[in-house]
Amino acid sequence: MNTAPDHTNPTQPLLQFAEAVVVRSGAPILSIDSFVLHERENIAVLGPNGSGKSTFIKLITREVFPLHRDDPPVLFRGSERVLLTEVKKCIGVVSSTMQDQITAHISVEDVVLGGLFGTLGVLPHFQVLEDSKEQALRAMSLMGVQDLAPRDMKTLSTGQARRVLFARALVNDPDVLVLDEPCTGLDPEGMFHIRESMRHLAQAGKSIVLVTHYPEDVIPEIMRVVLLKEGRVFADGLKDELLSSETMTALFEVPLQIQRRRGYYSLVSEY
Ligand SMILES: Nc1ncnc2c1ncn2[C@@H]1O[C@H](COP(=O)(O)OP(=O)(O)OP(=O)(O)O)[C@@H](O)[C@H]1O
Repeated sequence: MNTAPDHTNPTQPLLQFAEAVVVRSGAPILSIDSFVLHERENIAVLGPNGSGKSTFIKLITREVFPLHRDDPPVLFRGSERVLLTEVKKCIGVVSSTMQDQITAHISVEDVVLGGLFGTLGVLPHFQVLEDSKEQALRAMSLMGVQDLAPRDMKTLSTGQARRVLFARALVNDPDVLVLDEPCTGLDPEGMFHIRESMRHLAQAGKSIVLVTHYPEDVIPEIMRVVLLKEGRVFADGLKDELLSSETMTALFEVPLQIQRRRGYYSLVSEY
């Protein structure tokens, strides 16, 4: 098998999982029989708590590894072996838990620059070039947080901090944005702005991989949804078909109703 990455071949998917199984404490917590993500495709991964969404994302970002098989269970742009630096350059990640991981006093600019090194700040031995500072400024401007650059990250509101984390994910100008529950903890205004940002980024050509519990986060640009349940793919297909009251009720195992308005979906509990 040719394991050299091929960025020029448009027929090569960005990502392929085949019989990918992740085991923890002796038991499988995620088993994906087959999954393909094409370049510039937007998807939403939905599922109840504990269904395996974070593990699925970590398979994509190469933070967890599946059980070894002779046929590789994960291919990145057709390649089995890929450098972590290459993955980090291609994929920007935003997770609602990142903010909690910042325990020291770090400036907003340093948090954004950290995206260039795959860290949440700038370590003393990192060499920050003028170009890097310009990259950080561009990413901050894109998210409208450039005025916050000197501020201590710990002094920001949750909404401001989330936009800074988006800027951090964008600093490398990645092809793909993996957004792990990007609206968690935000008020309605914060959610609105994050959903609008997701729309702009998708329209600018970024591939969006969104993980969420809520159909409300599924922006109109996302056409495909992957539903996870108990560590397996429950369904994978068109949003219009799968975001139905019947399928959501079966996924979450409580009576739910889906409403659709102007390209957005919302979930209502039936009491
Ligand atoms: N180290 C571990 N040992 C045992 N079980 C684990 C371990 N890590 C994760 N799990 C289990 O794997 C399952 C999937 O976890 P994961 O965090 O991927 O789910 P999730 O869908 O992201 O959940 P949530 O929506 O609550 O964030 C859960 O049942 C979890 O308890």
